[in-house]
Amino acid sequence: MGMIDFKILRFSDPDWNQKKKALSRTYLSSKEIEEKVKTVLEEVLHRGDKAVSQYTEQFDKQSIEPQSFRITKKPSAPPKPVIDALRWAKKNITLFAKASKTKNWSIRNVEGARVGEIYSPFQRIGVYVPGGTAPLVSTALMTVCIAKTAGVKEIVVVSPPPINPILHFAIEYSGATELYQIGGIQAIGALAFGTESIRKVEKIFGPGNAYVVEAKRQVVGTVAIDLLPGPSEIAVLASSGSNPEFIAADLLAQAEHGPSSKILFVTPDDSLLQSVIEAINQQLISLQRKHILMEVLSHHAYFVQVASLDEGIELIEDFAPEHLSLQIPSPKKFLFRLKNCGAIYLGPYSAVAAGDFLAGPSHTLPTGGGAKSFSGLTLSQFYKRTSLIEYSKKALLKVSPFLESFATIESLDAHGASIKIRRRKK
Ligand SMILES: NC(=O)c1ccc[n+]([C@@H]2O[C@H](COP(=O)([O-])OP(=O)(O)OC[C@H]3O[C@@H](n4cnc5c(N)ncnc54)[C@H](O)[C@@H]3O)[C@@H](O)[C@H]2O)c1
Ligand SMILES: [Zn+2]
Repeated sequence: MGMIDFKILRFSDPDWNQKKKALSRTYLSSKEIEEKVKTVLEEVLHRGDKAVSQYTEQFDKQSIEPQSFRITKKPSAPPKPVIDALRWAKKNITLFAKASKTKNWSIRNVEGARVGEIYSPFQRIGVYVPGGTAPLVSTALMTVCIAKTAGVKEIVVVSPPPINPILHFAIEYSGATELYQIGGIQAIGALAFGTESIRKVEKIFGPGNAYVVEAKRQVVGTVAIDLLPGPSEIAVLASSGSNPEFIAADLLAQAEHGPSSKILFVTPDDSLLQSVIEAINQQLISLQRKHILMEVLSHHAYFVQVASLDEGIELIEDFAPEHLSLQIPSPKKFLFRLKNCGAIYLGPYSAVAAGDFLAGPSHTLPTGGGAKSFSGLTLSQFYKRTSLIEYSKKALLKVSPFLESFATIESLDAHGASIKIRRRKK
C-alpha cells in the first residue's frame, strides 16, 4: 500500500515540545455543528413530531410518519451463534454492573444524628444507539443491560432508521421497553423535550457522532446526560519486545469505527515503531473498511518515539485517550500514574475488541480528551442519590448553639427560631 504519509513524531525533532503540545487535547465543539444543532433542537422543541419527521427525511433520507416512529413489531430471532454471543456479553455486562452497585448507607455524625444516602433508579431514561455506519449491537448491550440491572422501569431506545434486524433484536434482548427509529440531533431533541408521540425522559445516555454528542451537550439542564462519548480512539504505549502485529491490529481495530477516530502509538523503541507501521501496511490490505482506515491513518494517526517510558506516560496523560493499551513489562506498576484514560487494557492478550464487545465494563467511554474530566458509563449513573438526615432531640440540643450562631451570621432569624422552638419544648 505504501501511499499513506504516516505522521511520525520523535523526541529528537527540533520542534518536539511544540509537537508534543499538539497532542494535548481539550474538548471543544465546532461552531458550525453547534449552530446546526441549535437550530434543529429549537425546531423539535417548537414543532415536535413534524420537525423530527422533516429532519429524518433530510439527514437520514427516510420518509417516516410520526405514527411509525415507534417500532412495536417483535424482532425475529437471529441465528444461534449470534444469540450465543449476545448472551455471553449480557452475562459479563450484568455481572460487572451488579458488582459495582453502590449500597444505601448511613452513619452517625459527630452529635449522633443519623445521616446517609439512598439511591433510586431513574424512572424513564433515553438511550441513543448509533446506527450511522454500522449496527452497534454491543452499544445496545453496554447501555441498556446496565439500565435494566439498575432497575430503570422505562428504557427508551432511539436509533437511526432503518434499524438493522439484529440490532433490533439486541435492543429488545438487552431490556429496552420502547424503541423509536429516529436518530441524530432530532432524536436527542425528542428525548429531551418530548413530542406528541414520544414522552420526554429524565436522562439521556449513549454515544454518537459529532452531531449527537453536541446535541446532548446542548440539552443539559433540560435533562441530565451521562457523558460525551464521541468517535472512538485508542492509544498504545509499548516498549521493546512487544508484538508489533498485535499492536497494529488493535490500532486498526479502533480506527475502523469511523473517519473521525483517532489513534496514537507511543514507544521509546524506534525499531518497534517501524515494525508497527509495516504491520499496519500489511494488515490493511485484507481489511474491508479501507476508506475509513486510510482517512484515519492519513489524518488522525500519530506514531511517536519518546525518549523514555516516563515521557510516554506524560504524553498519554495529556492526550487522555478513550482506550489505552499498555504493552510494557509489569504494566500494573504504572497504573497509579494513569488517571486520564477511559479504560486501560493490560498486556498483549487484552485485545481492545474484547472490551468493545463483551468483557464487562461499558464501552461507552469519554473521547476527544474528555477523559480528563469524565469517566466511562457505570451503573451508578442510572441512579439518583438522595441524602437523609435524622435528628433526635438530644442530638439537636447538642449543636443548637452552633445552629443559632450560623443563623445570626447569615441574618436568617427564622432559621434560628426553628431551632429555639425545639430547644424550649419540654
Ligand atoms: N465513545 C464510545 O463509547 C463509543 C461507543 C460506540 C460508538 N461510538 C462512536 O459513535 C459514532 C457513531 O456514529 P455514526 O455516524 O455511525 O452514527 P450516529 O447514529 O451517531 O449518527 C448518524 C446520525 O447522524 C445524523 N447526521 C449525519 N450527518 C448529519 C449532518 N450532516 N447534519 C446533521 N445530522 C447528521 C443523522 O441523523 C444520522 O441518523 C462513531 O463515531 C463511533 O466511534 C463511540
Ligand atoms: Zn472499538
